[in-house]
Amino acid sequence: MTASLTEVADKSFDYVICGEVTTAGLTLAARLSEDPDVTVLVLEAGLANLNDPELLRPCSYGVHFGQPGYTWPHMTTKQRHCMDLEYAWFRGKGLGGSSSINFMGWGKPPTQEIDDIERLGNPGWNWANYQRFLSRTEGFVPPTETVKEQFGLNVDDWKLSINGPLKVSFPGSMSKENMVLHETFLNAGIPLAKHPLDGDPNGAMFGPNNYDPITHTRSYAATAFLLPNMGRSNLTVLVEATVKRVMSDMAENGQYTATGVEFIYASGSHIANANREVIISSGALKSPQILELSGFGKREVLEKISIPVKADLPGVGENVQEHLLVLMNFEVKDDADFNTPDELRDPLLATRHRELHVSGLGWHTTGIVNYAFLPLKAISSRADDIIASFRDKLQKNGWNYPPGLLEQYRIQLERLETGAPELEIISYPGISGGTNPPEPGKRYVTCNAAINSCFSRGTIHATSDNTEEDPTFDPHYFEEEIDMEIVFEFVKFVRGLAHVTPLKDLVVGERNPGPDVQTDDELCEYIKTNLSTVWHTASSCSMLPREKRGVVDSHLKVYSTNNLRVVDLSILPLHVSAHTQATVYAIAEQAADIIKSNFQK
Ligand SMILES: Cc1cc2nc3c(=O)[nH]c(=O)nc-3n(C[C@H](O)[C@H](O)[C@H](O)COP(=O)(O)OP(=O)(O)OC[C@H]3O[C@@H](n4cnc5c(N)ncnc54)[C@H](O)[C@@H]3O)c2cc1C
Repeated sequence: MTASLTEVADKSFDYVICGEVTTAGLTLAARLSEDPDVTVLVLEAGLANLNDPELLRPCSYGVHFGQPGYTWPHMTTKQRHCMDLEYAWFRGKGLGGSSSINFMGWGKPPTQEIDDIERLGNPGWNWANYQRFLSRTEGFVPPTETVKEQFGLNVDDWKLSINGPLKVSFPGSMSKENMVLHETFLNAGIPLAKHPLDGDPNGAMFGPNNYDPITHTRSYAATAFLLPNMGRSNLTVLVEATVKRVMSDMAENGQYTATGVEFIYASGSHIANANREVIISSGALKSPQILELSGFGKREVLEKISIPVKADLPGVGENVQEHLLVLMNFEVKDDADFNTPDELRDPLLATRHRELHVSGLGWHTTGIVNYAFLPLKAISSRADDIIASFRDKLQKNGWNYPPGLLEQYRIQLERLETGAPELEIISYPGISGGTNPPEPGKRYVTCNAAINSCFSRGTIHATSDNTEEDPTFDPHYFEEEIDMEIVFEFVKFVRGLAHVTPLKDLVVGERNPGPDVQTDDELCEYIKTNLSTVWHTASSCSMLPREKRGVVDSHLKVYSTNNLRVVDLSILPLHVSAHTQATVYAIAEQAADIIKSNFQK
């Protein structure tokens, strides 16, 4: 049971976690409330949605989009370098945040990319700690010997923790179709990833999911961290409570001390007091807005919306980084022995598969498992020219970039130079979308091209003092031309997979982009009209030294404050080449450790 308003309004708690019943927030709440002597309040804007089969059922990609009970309907602003198009940036709303509706892939970045966080000025944020903290969350359930043998899974080498509460496993049904995709990658010259979840994801791999292999359901922040701890009398969770701002007073040391938060519940404004700390965990899209409405942000932004400036922090809502994906798929021959979930487009079969799921059978026991991570140099003869041209631009215009950004760019260029796997193919049986829609009765196979290291930097800023009004989400897609050059090269490479066996023998041809897309101009237009976020937006409250436009220090404390922290993906200073949920759990676990040790002194 979640709490009622009377249990929260005007009451005091040691820790108030805002906007979180997100991936990071619930993890943190569970860890802090392990100490029975402290009280923890979690305020979440969405519904509880606990034990809801619509969330628990795997292979339900995107079905929650547009449903206000499950997702925020965020949209970007018109993108100047993308034909003025706007893009959907849906996010999970409710207990568990985006972990309640995400696509369940479990992956980890390359070692060096986590070590780069420390290199940027954040002591303690390195690969050794990442692994140590994530091992508290991760509860890997190894596959059976048959599955190991069938798919060549050397999981014994993977160093995954088996003790954490979040179930990580291969889905109940791994099929021969998955093997076809994997073999196609290998035959295309992509090496086998030797340590896919142990710091070296370069190559083709089968990736596990946050999947409970006993119940065949989604394992996420709510099942792992909230449900097992609902009985704790020191943990209070209020849903449908939208945090507006953090209240703070100037302390004797000249810094601000957070005293509580103001939140909206049933159209009324209420207050919850914090004895020790306020922690903002509203995700990369909303955390900057809460900071700005609280008086912590870029002076011009705050003045425009008449918010008194407590601390001028020009990094709030800046340095926003994206993973981009281009939708690509092929049509399967009518007589091919290749099953796909395209049949779920038939309402009768969809009902049948929902029924089958209850018995641990059917499409809802599958997941996305086929990935390949590749360096630019492996897929394009133009790689050196692309890198040299951007390096040249930095030499000429470097002074033009905000403080700290050049250092990030140098690291990104170094990654491209040294063959870091910044490109990713996300592949699965079935169609994902594209200009040419699926035809009834046809089957498809998807090979989306994703770019995990973009140079363009976006912004997210509040445009009014109303917390229920979205801030402007402006990713500045393709503002840096190098991003389009890399995407373009990669899309051409992925198109070539249709000519590689065994995929070649199974498909009639390309469905998207499709045969009408031939010239470079046509391909660029296709890319812009079929571009998607990978839902991994990060870095809007970057953890960096203050002079490099940092928002939080390496203890995740907002600059100029004594006890206000941000704990979610917004603090990641430089994006990593991996799906992001594992990194969010690692951030939350490390944050819990930092906060606990702060009060043990
Ligand atoms: C569609 C989709 C698919 C994805 N697929 C994958 C995948 O397969 N693998 C992977 O690793 N990652 C995936 N991700 C990314 C991953 O799920 C996220 O990076 C991660 O969950 C983000 O966690 P977070 O804690 O930073 O934010 P979130 O989990 O987004 O949490 C933010 C929370 O804050 C709440 N909130 C916002 N504003 C307020 C407010 N003012 N007051 C109160 N509450 C507020 C929201 O309702 C939400 O619950 C996906 C994400 C999406 C959206």
